[in-house]
Amino acid sequence: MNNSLIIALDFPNLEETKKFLQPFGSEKLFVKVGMELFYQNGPAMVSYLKEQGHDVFLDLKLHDIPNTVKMAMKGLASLGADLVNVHAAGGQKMMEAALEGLDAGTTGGQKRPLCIAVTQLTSTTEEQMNREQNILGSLEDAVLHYASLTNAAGLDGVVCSTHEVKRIHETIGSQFLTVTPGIRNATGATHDQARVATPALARELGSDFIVVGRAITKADDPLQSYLSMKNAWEGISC
Ligand SMILES: O=c1ccn([C@@H]2O[C@H](COP(=O)(O)O)[C@@H](O)[C@H]2O)c(=O)[nH]1
Repeated sequence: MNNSLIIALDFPNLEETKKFLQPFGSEKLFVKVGMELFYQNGPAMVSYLKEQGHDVFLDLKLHDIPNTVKMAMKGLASLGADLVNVHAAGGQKMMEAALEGLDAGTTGGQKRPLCIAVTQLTSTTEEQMNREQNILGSLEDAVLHYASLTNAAGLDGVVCSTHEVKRIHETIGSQFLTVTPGIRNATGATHDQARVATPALARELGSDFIVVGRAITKADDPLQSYLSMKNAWEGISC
């Protein structure tokens, strides 16, 4: 992988995305294409980013019956993304089907994309989870339960918040990937995120990848913001 700081390219179209990437020059990035961009520009977006030498996390969070997820993943595997995901709430059979689809769609000398599962969205609080999803107990326990289910299904890791990483690694093992959105500067706005952390805290708690969107894409100087977050994440003091 180029980089373990993933920039969330939450833009409406290819034009805006290119405008954002222009100041980064030849820097090889790890970028995330989510629903906003994919639903507008689809597979062409992934091909374009791969042609530029970037690693791509295709964050479509699949959640459907096993056969539908399997066939969708078979198609997505051919796009060349490096990382894809599903919702762990879809269940173990659905996650196993996702892997079967990826294996079936990975052809020639291609490498199967890594596949991870969303545990509890980083915008969810414990109180909200208890009340709205009727999952009682602590949010950390619920995340750990989904992480264990994801591991049992054979996936490569999970999306969680930085605050659950330590327990996941202690319980499942350090090889199990933790990809953590909700990353902010200490003084940055949290927006709609509930479980946030700075890049330095994510490093301290052992996140494998951090996902940063608005703290970079909406900054006055996105390149500067990226470089300062990357330094904090890599433990380089300026
Ligand atoms: O639990 C999750 C899963 C995915 N995301 C995605 O990450 C980025 C975060 O963007 P910010 O602007 O840094 O808040 C966004 O694309 C989400 O869809 C997440 O935040 N939490």
